[in-house]
Amino acid sequence: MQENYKLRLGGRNFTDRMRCTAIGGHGGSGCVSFFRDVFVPRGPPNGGDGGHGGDVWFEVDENETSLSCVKQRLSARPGMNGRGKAMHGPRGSDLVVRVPKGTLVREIPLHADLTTHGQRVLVARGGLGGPGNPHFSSPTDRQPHYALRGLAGQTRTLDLELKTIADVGLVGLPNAGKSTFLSAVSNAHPKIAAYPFTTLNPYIGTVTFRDTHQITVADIPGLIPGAHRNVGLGHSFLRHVERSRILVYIVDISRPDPWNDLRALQTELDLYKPGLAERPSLVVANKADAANARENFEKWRAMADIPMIPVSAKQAKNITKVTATIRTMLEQLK
Ligand SMILES: Nc1nc2c(ncn2[C@@H]2O[C@H](COP(=O)(O)OP(=O)(O)OP(=O)(O)O)[C@@H](O)[C@H]2O)c(=O)[nH]1
Ligand SMILES: [Mg+2]
Repeated sequence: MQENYKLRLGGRNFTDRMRCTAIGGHGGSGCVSFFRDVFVPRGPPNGGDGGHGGDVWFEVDENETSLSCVKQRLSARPGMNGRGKAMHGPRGSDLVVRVPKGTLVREIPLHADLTTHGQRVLVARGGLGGPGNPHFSSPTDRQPHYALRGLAGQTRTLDLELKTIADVGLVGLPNAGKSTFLSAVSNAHPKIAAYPFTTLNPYIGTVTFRDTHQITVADIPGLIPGAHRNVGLGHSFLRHVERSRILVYIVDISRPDPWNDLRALQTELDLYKPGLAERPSLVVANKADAANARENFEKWRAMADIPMIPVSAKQAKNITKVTATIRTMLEQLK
């Protein structure tokens, strides 16, 4: 029952794909005005220029994890009109939108991959401000009675997609203990429960080693056979482990024939993106504290061709062995 409810809710407060419109600020208009003083009835033109409209930027903020904070309409401020006495209109202020690391911004022909903290991309330029009438003064016309209007800013419709960037991606069947593992190794406190599809949104934890070295680990919803046909939560959330350098399969070793579970997971990964299952990987044989775990593990290890580590995530047993192995693997990849 609870499972159905959560499935229907579908992780509403988490957004990893969206479309938005970025609109640069309108440029301010140039001004027509003339210098006036006693005894100077026909002074030179002195209308100020309009200010340029503000630009719209995207900037990576590593503290953001979802696109839900991005508004659908993103408008920068307009530039002010020029005024008399050569007063130029101020430039409209820019709009800087903070987006999570791993955001892809697409619009033909724009394609930006925002992957590092502080990285910026200009998505909509503000309109130019109109020049004031002094620009049109010439020997034949010292009193131009015209100036130019400011131009409209750019408007662009953008497709945003978040593909989380973490060093390690956790992949497993529902209930295998992925979230329990993440909370045992990292600072994260994901929701853990004994029913499938507890995790609905990707979640990132940071593992801090004693020498302050850090690695990031992404926990995603459970994957089930047929996910590519949209069974369970589907497999679109695999985009959040697509960019991980290492895959860690969390397998419940107390289940009958756990090696079949691994094969099912690898099949789904390959159906999502061919070659994904060839990523450097490791099996965490979880629930090693359970009854028939030892027997299963020995049987599997005899035929396995992938590194395996028995672990009890719940009792935090053998956890440091896994984190140390992951760290060595990552260092070898560099
Ligand atoms: N006995 C035992 N139980 C465990 C262990 N690790 C996790 N569990 C239990 O397994 C259940 C599922 O754990 P979760 O961490 O929520 O599993 P998950 O893989 O994140 O599940 P989803 O988010 O639904 O895909 C919980 O009841 C945990 O207490 C373990 O090492 N030993
Ligand atoms: Mg979970």
